Amino acid sequence: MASYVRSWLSSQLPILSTMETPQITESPPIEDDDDADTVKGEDDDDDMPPAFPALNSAQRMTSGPTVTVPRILTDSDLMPPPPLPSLVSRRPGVPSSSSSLAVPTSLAVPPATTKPPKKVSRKVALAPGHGPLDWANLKKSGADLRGVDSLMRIPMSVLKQHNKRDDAWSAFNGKVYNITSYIPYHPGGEKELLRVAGRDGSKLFALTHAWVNLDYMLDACLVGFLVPDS
Ligand code: HEM
Repeated sequence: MASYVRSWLSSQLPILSTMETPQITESPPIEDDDDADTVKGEDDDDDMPPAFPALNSAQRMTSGPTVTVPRILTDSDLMPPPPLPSLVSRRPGVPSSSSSLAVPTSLAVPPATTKPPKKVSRKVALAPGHGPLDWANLKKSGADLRGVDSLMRIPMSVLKQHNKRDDAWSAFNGKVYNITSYIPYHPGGEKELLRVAGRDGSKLFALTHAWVNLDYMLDACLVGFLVPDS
């Protein structure tokens, strides 16, 4: 493409070099004729258009007398291309750190891990109708989930008696909840939750999932507050 343009420009050079600035000839001054009705040139058949740009225009003042033709650069005038990299020393794969082509450590792709994730979910498949939303709906339904008329002061000896699947109380951070109705809704499974039935489950809960908002999830199951045995 470049060579084509170059050869075309070369072919135009003779034409361009022969071009000269058009000679501007001043039209003869208009004679002040006494006869105002006479139209100048009516009889002369003078169809010459007026000079453009005007003879005294700034454009004429600034334009040079000759047309400058840009010089066509030959291949030897141009900057030479960079040398080709030696293909002999090239190896497939990631360049080594000693190579100048090595990717900086900060930009390198982190190494892929083949180790399985350490933490495996211990969540269980809940029975149909026992998902988190079902539990939220049960709480809202107004069903009695406490099993007691009013909040009580509960000593440890009393808490211990409620350790069955169908009557399970558990203490978390000083609050005692009747967890019986929550058991089938627990994502970690019934077995895990029953470990804290009749006991203080604060430590086990914190170790398993401290991020779970227990107070909100079990607010409808609160039965009282843990007090020391008298
Ligand atoms: C009554 C109090 C408890 C509530 C309200 C509760 C609530 C939950 C919730 C919401 C999850 C799902 C967490 C998630 O999606 O990341 C869960 C998972 C679990 N819970 Fe509980 N939990 C309670 C007590 C316990 C206790 C005392 C234990 C252990 C003895 C336990 C063991 C587990 C386990 C093992 C999981 C599965 C964690 C996993 O994803 O691997 N939970 N629990």
